[in-house]
Amino acid sequence: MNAPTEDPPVPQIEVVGVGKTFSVRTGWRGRRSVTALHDLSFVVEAGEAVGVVGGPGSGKSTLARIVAGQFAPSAGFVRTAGLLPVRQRADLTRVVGALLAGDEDAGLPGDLSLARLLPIVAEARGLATGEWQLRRDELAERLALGPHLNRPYGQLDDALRLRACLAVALLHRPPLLILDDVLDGPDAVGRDLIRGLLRHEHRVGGCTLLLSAASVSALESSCRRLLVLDGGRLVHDGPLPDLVERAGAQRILVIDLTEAAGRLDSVPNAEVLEVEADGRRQRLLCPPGRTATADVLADVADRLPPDVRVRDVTVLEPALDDVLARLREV
Ligand SMILES: Nc1ncnc2c1ncn2[C@@H]1O[C@H](COP(=O)(O)OP(=O)(O)OP(=O)(O)O)[C@@H](O)[C@H]1O
Repeated sequence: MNAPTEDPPVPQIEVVGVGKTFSVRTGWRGRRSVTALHDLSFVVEAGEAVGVVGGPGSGKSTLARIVAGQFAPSAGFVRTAGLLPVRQRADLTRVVGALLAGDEDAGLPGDLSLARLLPIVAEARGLATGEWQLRRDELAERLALGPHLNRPYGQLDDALRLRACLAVALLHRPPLLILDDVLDGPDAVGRDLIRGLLRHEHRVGGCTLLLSAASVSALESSCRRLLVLDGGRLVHDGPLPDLVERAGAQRILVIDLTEAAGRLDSVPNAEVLEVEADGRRQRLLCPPGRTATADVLADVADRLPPDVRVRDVTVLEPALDDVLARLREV
């Protein structure tokens, strides 16, 4: 007798040839079409952490809303957690945690505190009492919401509202999180707490992440794979270094030395841009294709006097706008 075979895991997100066009009013009677997404295709497997990045108006929010079932696509096919997002939206909300740009403003009833709201949410999602209370305590701790649980939502500032909405979205431990514009959030402390929580949900809880943000730096600590949108088109799907390489963009290595030293002009495949503090800090411009940090550092170390060592190195990635501009040229 054959042993029962396990079904392969269902991809968490399947986007096939998706387009989205809005009809926008112009003046009194006129209307014009705005195409927010053009023919997008990608798959996110269970357990992946994927970032969606692009400039203003590139289509990030529209994509998040389509995947979360708030908008139907104008063309193509989407399946989220094995479900049709618009048609099966009620089922989808049980397995997906979604927080989309602006939700924290429309958000929760202003006179209700999280302490009163969370039991209502827990009941609606069919969570057992002990289970959701433990989860509430965990989220309150990880998001530093403890002192604010009893404050009416309307009295919280923007940064706390965002974290409160996130606690609501995550209460049922959804295996898939779709978060739009959450990592560019208003305060640095909140951003670190949210990034820490997402890393934990992903690494320990095995949660699949689809996170969108306007900057690569907001995403790079959480997502190895990046989908880059430019004018509603998917122009890159892969790790950030591959994008930088493809675009032929240059990176800058900031090298801090333990002692003063001469210019590192003789390091191959690098150009000294700036020397500060008697040579203790030097900025090297590294062209694409020859930018392996370890190789450059080895060459630097070979050229230093015996009593000088590399104390620290920082890699400055090119700005997303520069990378996109170069990508349009190649
Ligand atoms: N509901 C809507 N009605 C009409 N046009 C819309 C609507 N939503 C988005 N758009 C248009 O679609 C395009 C993509 O917008 P979207 O909000 O998805 O981009 P985004 O990358 O999230 O931008 P941002 O970072 O500025 O939020 C823009 O031209 C926008 O004006």
